[in-house]
Amino acid sequence: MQPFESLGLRHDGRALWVLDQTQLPDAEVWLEGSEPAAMIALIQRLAVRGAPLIGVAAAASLATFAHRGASATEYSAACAALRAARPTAVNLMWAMDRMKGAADPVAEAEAIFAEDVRLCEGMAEHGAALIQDGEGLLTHCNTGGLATAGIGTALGVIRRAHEQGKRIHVYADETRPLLQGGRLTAWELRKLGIPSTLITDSMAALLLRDGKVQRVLVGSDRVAANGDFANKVGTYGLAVQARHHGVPFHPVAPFSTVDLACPDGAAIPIELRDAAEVRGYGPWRWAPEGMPAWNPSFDVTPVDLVTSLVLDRGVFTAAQLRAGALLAR
Ligand SMILES: CSC[C@H]1O[C@H](OP(=O)(O)O)[C@H](O)[C@@H]1O
Repeated sequence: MQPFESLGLRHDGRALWVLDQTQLPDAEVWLEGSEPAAMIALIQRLAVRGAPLIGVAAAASLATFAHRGASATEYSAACAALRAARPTAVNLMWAMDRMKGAADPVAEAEAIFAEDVRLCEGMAEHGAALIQDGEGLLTHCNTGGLATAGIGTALGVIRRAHEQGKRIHVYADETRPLLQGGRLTAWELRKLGIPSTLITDSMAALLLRDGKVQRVLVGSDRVAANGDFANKVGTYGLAVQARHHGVPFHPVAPFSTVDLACPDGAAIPIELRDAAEVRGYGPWRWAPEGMPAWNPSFDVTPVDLVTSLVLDRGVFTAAQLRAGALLAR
């Protein structure tokens, strides 16, 4: 395989490596994900995460497996197992369905990687045009280079606006329970030198009330045909708060996150994760041992709360989405 590299994924021509996102921001540890079974475990514990990246990483692992001589039966089984690693981000199924029928798995995985890089550029250009000089921006979870093969989705838009010289200030939700915002988005924003402030998820409404935020930009794990979308839990509440305060709200996604087989948000499967992730984090636990906890990893935001969806191929208003714009593309 030709070597390739993104912020959180790299192939040295022999083996596939992932930056273990559970150890950021304090340690940058690269783990091998060449074997599909290893990659599945890395995806399921969010060492590798982010809708676009898990599709790209799964494809690269499967291609490496094929390149190392896997039989057709082994390849097919690994493809199915990778496809089922997490249920919500449709990018994983999109990538595995492309790999399943690939005549040349290595070339297909390289094409999937290159396509994600290109789609990130498209989102960045279309989305940055929405951002005005001087705006306060609010984002949720992590949607940057760590979540894609390119510069990111929502955070890629923010990065491009910054690179264009727009004087923005970013407020990053820490994003309970796994703290992708506090750990990963904060790490990326500091590396990029973008003026930013970390907040707890519960503080977002105050910023919106006090006029500190002029625009909300979030990622997506699956966009239904009518424009409803799933994203990290807490997104729906943010959309309600933004609408209450009259603040524009934009999901940002590559078209590989659009699932036209999903008619609306009710059809999007939502991953339920271990209750222990709510009771504490890593070595710490603050809730009573065994305390029942509910841990949906995503929620669904209805298209009616969307100002416009930023795709790699353009910006679509809620009215356009409800009218079937995604189906026409
Ligand atoms: C580039 S959008 C990434 C999307 O995926 C995240 O979920 P997770 O951290 O569980 O993989 C979150 O929903 C982001 O918006």
